[in-house]
Amino acid sequence: MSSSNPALEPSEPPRQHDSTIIVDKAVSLTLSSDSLLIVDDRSHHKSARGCCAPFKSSTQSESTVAISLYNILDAEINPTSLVITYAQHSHKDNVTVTALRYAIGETEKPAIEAWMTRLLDLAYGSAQRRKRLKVLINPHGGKGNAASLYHKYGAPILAAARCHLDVQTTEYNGHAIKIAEELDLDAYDAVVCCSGDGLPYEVFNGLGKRSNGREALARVAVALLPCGSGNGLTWNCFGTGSNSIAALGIVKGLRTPIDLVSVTQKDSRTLSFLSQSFGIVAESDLATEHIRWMGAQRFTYGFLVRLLRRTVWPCDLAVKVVLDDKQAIKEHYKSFSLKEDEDADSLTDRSRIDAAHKSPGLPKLQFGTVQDELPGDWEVVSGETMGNFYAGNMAIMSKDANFFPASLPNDGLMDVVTIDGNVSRSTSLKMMTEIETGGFFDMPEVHIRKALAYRLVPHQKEGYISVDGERIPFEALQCEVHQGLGTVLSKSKRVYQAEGPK
Ligand SMILES: Nc1ncnc2c1ncn2[C@@H]1O[C@H](COP(=O)(O)OP(=O)(O)OP(=O)(O)O)[C@@H](O)[C@H]1O
Repeated sequence: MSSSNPALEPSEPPRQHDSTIIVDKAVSLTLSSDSLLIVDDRSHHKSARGCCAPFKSSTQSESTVAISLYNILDAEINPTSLVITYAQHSHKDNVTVTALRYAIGETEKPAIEAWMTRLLDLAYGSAQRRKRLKVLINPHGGKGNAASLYHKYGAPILAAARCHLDVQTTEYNGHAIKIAEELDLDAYDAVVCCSGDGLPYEVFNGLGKRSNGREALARVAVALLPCGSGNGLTWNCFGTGSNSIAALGIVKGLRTPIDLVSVTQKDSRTLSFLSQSFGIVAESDLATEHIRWMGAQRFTYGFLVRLLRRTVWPCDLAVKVVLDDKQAIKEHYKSFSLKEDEDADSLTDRSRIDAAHKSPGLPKLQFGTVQDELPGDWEVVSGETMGNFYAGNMAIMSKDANFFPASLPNDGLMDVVTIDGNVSRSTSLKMMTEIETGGFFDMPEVHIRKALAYRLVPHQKEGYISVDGERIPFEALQCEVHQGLGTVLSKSKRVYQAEGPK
């Protein structure tokens, strides 16, 4: 019978803790919940490692290094050594591949193998390893340097993580739609676009055009290695505009369902993943193509020019509103983003694919199209002096433009913002700065609704309507949201990498 006093227990032989192994005689490698701690007690440690690391403290004969498990890409045992590869921050906006090599003896191998399995389990969590990626490069995306950005920054990280890469350059406008439409769903886990947001827009639409569109959108994730000027998809999913950090995000990305919006005009139906705009934002984006050389600044420039003119864009607007009180929207955001029990989530891969098997095409339009009669319970919003109509599926539209802070990946709602065109210039300018500082949401001139659908009918003959940054015909449109129809790779399944409403 065992004693209740631990001091009187028969002592067990000392056992090396599972989390720690000793390699190269004097280097201890310890796993914590979020990092790999390396204590190197070799007098020759500097030349032996041949690298430096994010955090290091050292004395004459010992150095300690901590590497975030998120940054660990791979590990392997070859005949004489253990090799660990990770993405090391080389400066604020970049990570590069670095390898650690430690000599190991034959007898140590079984213990080291078990430790290595644990390292990779912790480093990847529920993220899929060695993803099979269809990489699409738009040679004309952004400033036209997508191929060199990919080969210099993205590819080395993906390769070091042993992703399977099948790279294709898009050859003409709309090519990505065709590629996605014909993609072998069994061969790829994700399509990675090296472009701006235009190529992901095409990929979602190509997947959606298939007879099994719903299944294709549930099975194949879409990701962006940022090579354009806005790169909204990367900012929302990984919180960065850096190509190499986004590549690490893709390696560690969780399959995340996202809401997609059906946009109908006359007889057409397209899918939008990011936003739809009419008024100042659409023009700032689309009417400034001629100053593309400015990069992201062209948007700000276009915005300011139109702001100073105080233009209005009259329209009829009706919205199927779910929440229109800012406090209620904040509470909705908070409760949704704090949900933890993923098993209770109805949007699991299994449930989405099962639903797709039952009904393989795109979901039916719950509210009909723009050609049908307007449903009686929609809120009619005065649009005579519309300055800015902006509907968002994701929070961040481009760097520092967290336009829809309350937007969530899969709450089944879109965020509709309207701003009157007659607000003073000084208030409009203040709005611009408040977007960056997070005060925009609470400004009284900014009307925000969480909605299921809306219809917008422009009054003028000519102008700009933008869907995910792409121009669509300037005519009546109706949009409705489909909960969790698409899939992205993302850091969090619950929230975008944006500051929520305060
Ligand atoms: N080889 C090609 N020749 C011409 N157009 C192409 C080619 N490949 C892709 N495209 C078109 O480029 C557009 C998308 O570009 P991309 O995704 O890079 O966004 P972007 O508009 O350049 O981004 P941003 O506005 O953020 O700079 C799509 O309309 C697509 O059809």
